Amino acid sequence: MKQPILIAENVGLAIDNYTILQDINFTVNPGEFVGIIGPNGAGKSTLLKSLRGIHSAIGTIEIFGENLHTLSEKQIARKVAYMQQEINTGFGFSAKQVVLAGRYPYLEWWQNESEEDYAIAEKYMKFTGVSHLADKDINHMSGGEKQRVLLAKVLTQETDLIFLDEPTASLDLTYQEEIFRQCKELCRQGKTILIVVHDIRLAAKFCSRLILLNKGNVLADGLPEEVITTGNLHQAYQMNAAVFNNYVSGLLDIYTYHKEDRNDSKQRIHIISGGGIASDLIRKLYEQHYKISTGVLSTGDGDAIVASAFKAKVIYKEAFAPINESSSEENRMLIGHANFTVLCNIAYGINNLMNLKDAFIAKQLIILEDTPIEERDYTNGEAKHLYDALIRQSQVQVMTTNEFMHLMEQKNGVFKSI
Ligand SMILES: Nc1ncnc2c1ncn2[C@@H]1O[C@H](COP(=O)(O)OP(=O)(O)OP(=O)(O)O)[C@@H](O)[C@H]1O
Repeated sequence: MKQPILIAENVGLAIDNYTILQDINFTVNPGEFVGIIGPNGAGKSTLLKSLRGIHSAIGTIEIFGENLHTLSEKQIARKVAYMQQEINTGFGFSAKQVVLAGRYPYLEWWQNESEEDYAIAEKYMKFTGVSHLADKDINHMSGGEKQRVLLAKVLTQETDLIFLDEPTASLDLTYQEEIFRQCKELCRQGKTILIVVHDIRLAAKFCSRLILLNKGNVLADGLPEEVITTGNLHQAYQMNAAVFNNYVSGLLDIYTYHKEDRNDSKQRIHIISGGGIASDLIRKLYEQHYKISTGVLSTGDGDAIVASAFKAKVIYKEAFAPINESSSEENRMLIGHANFTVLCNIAYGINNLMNLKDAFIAKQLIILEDTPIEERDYTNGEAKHLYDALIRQSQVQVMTTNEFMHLMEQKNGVFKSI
């Protein structure tokens, strides 16, 4: 079994009687790429500084099996490289000189850098894409260039444990990804990296593990999908967010929204749709906190993907197969429980005709009609026959999708108005 490279036990820190960190407990194993996330002021930078020995935290911190407090500054610098958030690089130093400073923990005061030190510095300048800036004054560089030079310096320290405090803060999109990709590669080679990061998607995409800090405590610690949850995001960031697997990228994604206080929220809405026609509608209803169910939808249908992303109940059928009796029964049960059912402007074939039959039992039915039924009927008139009968029911209100969306945007919503 791997020995932990870093252990934090009951770590806490107060400055001027103000508690910044408390009861922090975790261990990090070699090769882990740990993203430290959390809202502004959560204590992320202070935690890294404490783990690096810059702040004297209470509790126990062990690196490579040794108590941090027993190690000298130089001993720590040979074990941990640390890139802090705000760095004063001094005046008149070239990028190469700054990067070479990463070798100081290995040099005595009378020694100059060796050929090997230069080769190591050049290797990491190449790695972070700043070789061409070697002779340029660091203070004459852009924020992004400077950050990549400082990352090269940290890597030049050649430690197995690396702490990075927002190293991608002023980088453009390409370099943000590039730095994360390089870090992941370094971890694959055996290094261990703790990185403070604000971009949750980036962290979830690249980090093997996330630690979510909130008000100086660890709120969650685990795999990205265990840490990035609707509940955790709400607790830490007071953010309304749906967390889902992005269908296109296959990656964990977040959709944030503003919660409106509406007096018709919490009602049950059942949506009969298909072919991705109701994605916008499902998202808007979710934002307004309705309890949504959908059905009967083919597996892989765009509406089913959106509905499951927004935690709606979905009744499925096999793609290209008719709705079977058990799916239809479940559909009718949800329609029966719903305060309102919305029948979208879908086309009908023999595979989904049962949806139209099921709609008859709705207590309140809103039919969205953008195109005449004749143009959507692929059942030789059977769908039109049912649809015409349905429309005559007293519990039915017909409107276009646009009219419905417009009504929903109004303060009291459409569901009070019928
Ligand atoms: N030296 C200090 N003296 C007093 N308070 C401090 C000190 N350093 C940090 N703090 C306070 O501790 C809290 C946590 O700060 P920290 O910089 O660790 O947060 P953070 O999670 O890194 O925030 P951000 O995302 O904004 O960078 C903040 O309220 C900050 O004001």
